[in-house]
Amino acid sequence: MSTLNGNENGHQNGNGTSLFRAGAPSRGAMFALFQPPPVDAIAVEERAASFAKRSIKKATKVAGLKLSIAMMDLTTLEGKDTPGKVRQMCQKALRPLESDPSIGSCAAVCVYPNFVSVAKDALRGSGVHVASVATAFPSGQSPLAVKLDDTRRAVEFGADEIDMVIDRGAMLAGDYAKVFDEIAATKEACGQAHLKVILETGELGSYDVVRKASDLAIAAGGDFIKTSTGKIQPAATPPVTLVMLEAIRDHYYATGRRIGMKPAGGVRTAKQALHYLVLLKETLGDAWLTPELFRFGASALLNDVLMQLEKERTGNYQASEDFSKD
Ligand SMILES: O=C[C@H](O)COP(=O)(O)O
Repeated sequence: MSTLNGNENGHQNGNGTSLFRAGAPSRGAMFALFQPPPVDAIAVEERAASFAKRSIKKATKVAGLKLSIAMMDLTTLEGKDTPGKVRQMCQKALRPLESDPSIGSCAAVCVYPNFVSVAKDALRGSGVHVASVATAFPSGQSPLAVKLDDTRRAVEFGADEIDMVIDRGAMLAGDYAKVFDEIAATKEACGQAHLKVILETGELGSYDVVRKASDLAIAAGGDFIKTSTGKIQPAATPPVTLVMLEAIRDHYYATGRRIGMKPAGGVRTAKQALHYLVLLKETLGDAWLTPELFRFGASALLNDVLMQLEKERTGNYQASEDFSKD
């Protein structure tokens, strides 16, 4: 259990100074004492599965598919990424289907910090945001000063949104104050950029820890909570997303503040995307059915959504080669 004194915990910001007044309990240390409600795993899994069984009318399906494009953070996070690949992806995010201008842009592209300025140039004036992973993504296993520097640089390069990773080792060891204080420091380093906090739920081991990490990320200042990096399996799943949405709902009831949600990793089909939208609507209501509050983090979802939209329009499936690469 962490001490109530933040300075005794030794949690510091990137400048090496304590984040908190001497002698004052850190918010992170106080948060460590808070116990979220236990999660009933069977009930969560049954409820999440029940949303997949809903039948959706054609008009609603088409609207849902277009909304999922508008909510998409089109992502490339590979060691082999190049400026050319990022520019191509930006064109795809701007105009997903050349032949159909009625299909609007994605919400954002998500890239490594090295490609933020390339993406910013390609998207200038479009309203499509540039999100960048930072904080030593995907492991987060670097000193806090390095992670904060990573964040500040991505913002300087032009990132509108920062996707940070939490310290899963600290989370699992019960050092909640450390996790909290790192998120709070990263939020400060973001300045005007929005902060998405990646929990990497596939490493957290139980829904109870996912719930605790969700509450912690929200309390520490995250604008969004995000399931996964896409580098660890399992990544986003409907039950994990439901647990996180319930944390967002409870926070909204308690404070009136709306936090966003981003399932990411392994969301590849239009059917999955619609399932997530039903889960979202049923848990948080229509107010969250907006890119301001919900995103899909996905590298390969867009073409399947476009294929389904073409099928709804023409009655026929197009070959996947008919669509440019995501
Ligand atoms: O943040 C987004 C994820 O990295 C994308 O994962 P994915 O390649 O499984 O779609």
